[in-house]
Amino acid sequence: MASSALRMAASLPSANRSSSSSSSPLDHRILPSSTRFSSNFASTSDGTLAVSHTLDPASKRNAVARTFCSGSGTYAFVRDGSETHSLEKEERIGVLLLNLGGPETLHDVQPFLFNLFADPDIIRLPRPFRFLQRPLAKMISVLRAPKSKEGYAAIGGGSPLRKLTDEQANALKMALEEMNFPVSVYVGMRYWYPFTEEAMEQIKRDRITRLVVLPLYPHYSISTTGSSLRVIENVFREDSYLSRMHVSIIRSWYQRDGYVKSMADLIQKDVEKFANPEEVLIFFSAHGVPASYITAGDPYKDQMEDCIHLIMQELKSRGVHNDHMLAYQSRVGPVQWLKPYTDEVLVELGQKGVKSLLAVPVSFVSEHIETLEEIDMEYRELALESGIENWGRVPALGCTPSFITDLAEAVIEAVPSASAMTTSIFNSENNEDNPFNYAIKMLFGSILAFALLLSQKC
Ligand SMILES: C=CC1=C(C)c2cc3[nH]c(cc4nc(cc5[nH]c(cc1n2)c(C)c5CCC(=O)O)C(CCC(=O)O)=C4C)c(C)c3C=C
Ligand SMILES: [Fe+2]
Repeated sequence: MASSALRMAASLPSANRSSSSSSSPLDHRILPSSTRFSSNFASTSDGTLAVSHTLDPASKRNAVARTFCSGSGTYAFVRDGSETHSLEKEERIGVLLLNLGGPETLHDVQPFLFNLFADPDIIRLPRPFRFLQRPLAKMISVLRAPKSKEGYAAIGGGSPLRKLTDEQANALKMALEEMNFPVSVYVGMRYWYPFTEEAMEQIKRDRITRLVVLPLYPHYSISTTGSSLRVIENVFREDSYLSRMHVSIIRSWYQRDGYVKSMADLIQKDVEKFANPEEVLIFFSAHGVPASYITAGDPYKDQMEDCIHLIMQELKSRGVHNDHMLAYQSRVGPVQWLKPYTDEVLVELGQKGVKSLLAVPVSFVSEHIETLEEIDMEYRELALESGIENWGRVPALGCTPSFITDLAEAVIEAVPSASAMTTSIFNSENNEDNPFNYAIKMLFGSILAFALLLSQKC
């Protein structure tokens, strides 16, 4: 898939290949310091600096990392409790933001869909049939392209994802600079420019020594974060420089206080805009995955439910006691996806007499086709037709300052735990060692593929 994506990319002259949001490589020093930590450090024979910190127990939660300035530069940090980190004196720190990518023009839609359906984490064929992956992806993408193009045409002729992700990358870089923690931030998209492979090339050219991988998906799914990690793993495995790099992966972060509070802020603000705020149903709409993914061990559903619980708890602590619901949107093809389905629930709610509804997109942190077209146009119309009179939609987090600050803190916390690459760093949820999970994935992956191919809905 990695090479197919690049081949596809090579055939499209209009695309801009740049993947780094920073202009020059960095030359940092990581120096120990002490504030609320007791820190001991000593030079070692191999030129690294061994740092042993003990964290003040009172500040453990969400205070697991701190940055410090020193006369000659920057920083010391620590994770939980008492740990020893061996930090090189000269470090170049990079942050790789992973995202899905989206077609920038209508012309890009079919090749973008090809990349998506050629991904074995989206459609998984049994090994003897893997040779069919690309022809199948080609057929499905050609069949689906007209419907997808209509959607992208309705939001201005392309996906805003690249621009919005670049804005988040810049905001994150600035937030980290303000915390005296300068880094290079890179954007790596899974299915369109700038591809993850290109970002990795740039990271190598910049001689980054420590990398924090931060998927812009709050929740882990095999189909999103898992798929991007598989690409990175393949690139790392084949490159001697990269395979020695120290890497830390933030697999999911929906449970972070900063994210939960930022979501609660947006929801509370929009609930209060309604004429009768107390009667508003808070309606979380998450991107679905095929139900078979959950059977195969995808933690996405559990994480989503946990996330909604945390956000509602936060709202309750602020005196917001509205009813809420979670449903799943954006299913593709006729196989069963996570239920309940957003479109069906909206009709039922209208019929049951719900009058005011606030839609909250929750699986993704920037606006995209499924917020701008599916929710704002299709679902809004459906809800109003079904009897819901007052409709609202919470914006995606985008560059909300409290959210970006929290991402920056997550990065700082992750740096000390970076370690040299091993396969196990990547794919614990993806592993195919469990024959039961593997068999289920194979079976349902194939069913999804052929259902998509045969479906009129494509
Ligand atoms: C957490 C987010 C997402 C999950 C999980 C996810 C799974 C998933 N998606 C498809 C098929 C398609 N997704 C499409 C677009 C799309 N998907 C996400 C996010 C998740 N997908 C986003 C943010 C976007 C929009 C990108 C943009 O351009 O703005 C599309 C293309 C659009 C369309 O035709 O509807 C398809 C197709 C599957 C099959 C899947 C899980 C197996
Ligand atoms: Fe999707």
